Amino acid sequence: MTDHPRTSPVEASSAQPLAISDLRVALGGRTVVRGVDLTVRRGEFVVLLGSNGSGKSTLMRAALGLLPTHGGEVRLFGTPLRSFRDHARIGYVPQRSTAASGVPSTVREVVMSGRLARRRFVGVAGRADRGAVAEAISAVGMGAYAHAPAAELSGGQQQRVMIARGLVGDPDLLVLDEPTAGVDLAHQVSLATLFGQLLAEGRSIFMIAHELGPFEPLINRAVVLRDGRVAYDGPCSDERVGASSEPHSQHHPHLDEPPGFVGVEGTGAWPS
Ligand SMILES: Nc1ncnc2c1ncn2[C@@H]1O[C@H](COP(=O)(O)OP(=O)(O)OP(=O)(O)O)[C@@H](O)[C@H]1O
Repeated sequence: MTDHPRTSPVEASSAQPLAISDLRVALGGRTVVRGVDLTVRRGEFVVLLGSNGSGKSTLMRAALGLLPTHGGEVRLFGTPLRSFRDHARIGYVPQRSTAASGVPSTVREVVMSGRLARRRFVGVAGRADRGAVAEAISAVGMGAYAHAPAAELSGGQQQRVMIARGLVGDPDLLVLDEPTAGVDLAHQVSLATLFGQLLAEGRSIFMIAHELGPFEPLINRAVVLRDGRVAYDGPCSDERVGASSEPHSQHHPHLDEPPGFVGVEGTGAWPS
């Protein structure tokens, strides 16, 4: 990545939540993302589509600084990625397999871990933190399970807990990697309603999906990746979008994933 001067706070607050230009990423000596341009504007819902292995997760993780880049530029809220420190403005829901860690935690603890960037004092959860956690758990319909061990939940319930963890910091940009894998239709419909409220508040959503389902009416733009390149960027109504969204079959965890990789805060909160 090239160096850029820091953006002033005023510029940064009004800047686009995510601006990616000519991004290149290589993994294991192979170029996986090949010169991608992609922008998520304020209040926009952008969905990233493409077949298995097209580079979607790699692009998303590199855009958040979770993987090294090999060219191009990423700006978050106007600030170059390497100088970006305002992590509380971003809520990240990683792909389920990459979040596995085996740490035993209750639903409440998992969701509280998403609040760390907002906490003023490490180790002390204040009333606002506890309220935000309860609200996020309830927003994904998991209120009855707040004290349950997360490891004992179904896959779809665990996924909803991870969405609560992404929401709990009250982010301006919500970034989700296949958040609804395993989530039943009724809960997808509730999540779509919730996302509609976030968008109406001017928040932005960047989501990897294989099926658009109840989210489709909310989506401003679909970006289709093919072999690490943008093959389409435009409205969902285009036939190229239909051809790229398909039910996701068995997920294949990447064998050479770094062990213990868990996401933005590295909290290891996802139970196996
Ligand atoms: N750590 C890694 N080392 C080497 N290659 C990797 C690594 N992680 C992913 N890859 C490869 O990079 C390519 C893109 O993977 P990526 O996970 O970004 O695809 P994807 O579009 O998100 O796929 P899916 O829809 O299956 O989640 C694939 O060929 C994958 O095998």
